[in-house]
Amino acid sequence: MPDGRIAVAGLTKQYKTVRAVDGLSFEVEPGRVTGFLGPNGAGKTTTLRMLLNLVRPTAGTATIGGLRYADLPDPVRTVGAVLEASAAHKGRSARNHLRVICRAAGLPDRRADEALDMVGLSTAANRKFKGYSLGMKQRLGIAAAMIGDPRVLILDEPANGLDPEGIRWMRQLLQALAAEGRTVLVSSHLLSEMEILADDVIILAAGRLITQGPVDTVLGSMGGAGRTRVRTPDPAALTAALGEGAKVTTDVDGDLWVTGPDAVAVGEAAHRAGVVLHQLTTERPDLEEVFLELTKGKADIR
Ligand SMILES: Nc1ncnc2c1ncn2[C@@H]1O[C@H](COP(=O)(O)OP(=O)(O)OP(=O)(O)O)[C@@H](O)[C@H]1O
Repeated sequence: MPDGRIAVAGLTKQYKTVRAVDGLSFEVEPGRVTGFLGPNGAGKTTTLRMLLNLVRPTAGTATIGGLRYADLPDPVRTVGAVLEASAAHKGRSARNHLRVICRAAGLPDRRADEALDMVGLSTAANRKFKGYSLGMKQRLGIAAAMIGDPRVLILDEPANGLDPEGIRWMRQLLQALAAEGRTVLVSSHLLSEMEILADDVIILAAGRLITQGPVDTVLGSMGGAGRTRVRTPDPAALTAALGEGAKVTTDVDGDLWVTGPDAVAVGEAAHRAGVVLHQLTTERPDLEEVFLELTKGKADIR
């Protein structure tokens, strides 16, 4: 049984006039949720489709546990994927839809009920698909992907159509699946969602890798954008204590925003100068800012 590591190396897809994916290389580790991020047209879907053998690469390789999808001995038990909100026969119930998939994959019927239970659709199991909301279709898509209990899960924009409660549910499910040791690769343009969902991020633009790594490291690499918010009854003394290396601005509430020294350095400088602090908080740059900064100007290369 191959392990769940995804490896993409030199992956390229040239359509007639568009180079959708351009020499892309990255790895995705088991036991973590990895966010696959990029602006519209960055090449996310094309990359996922190449991983799943739905699009033939022009060059390079995409493997799961060291094997191309086409060479996996038991793909249904290795990889589950949701590429778009699930399509099913309109008049068929969710349970029957999943049973058809079970039979085609040589799995016992009970897997259909287990998968429905996992995505919270048990009570709707006998309802016809045509009455399903988009959120229910997303859940059914995940149930179908999980039917073979795969160690790798690949989802293209799974939060589409989900309400806030559905998004929270999705986050908890994906994090729990990763905690079981599975590989979870999720594409999204919902950057704020990725910041709380993902352990690692892979950011691409115009078919090329921009950066990859743990969310915290990617954010840390943009550390210059981080700021410290300080509330003090003596702003002038604190500003003087921070010296020339710090850039200090004051907002309408009278709070100081410090860039340059981090919160530890600000606190120590205040202590040395005998300045009282009422509040000291680090404001991390959010992924949205990092993402815009990193992909700026690259989205329209093609
Ligand atoms: N079958 C195709 N034929 C020609 N061009 C294509 C084809 N599929 C995708 N493209 C082009 O390749 C580029 C990458 O598209 P892709 O759908 O992979 O991006 P994406 O990052 O998933 O974007 P989105 O967030 O909008 O879904 C786009 O310019 C798209 O128009």
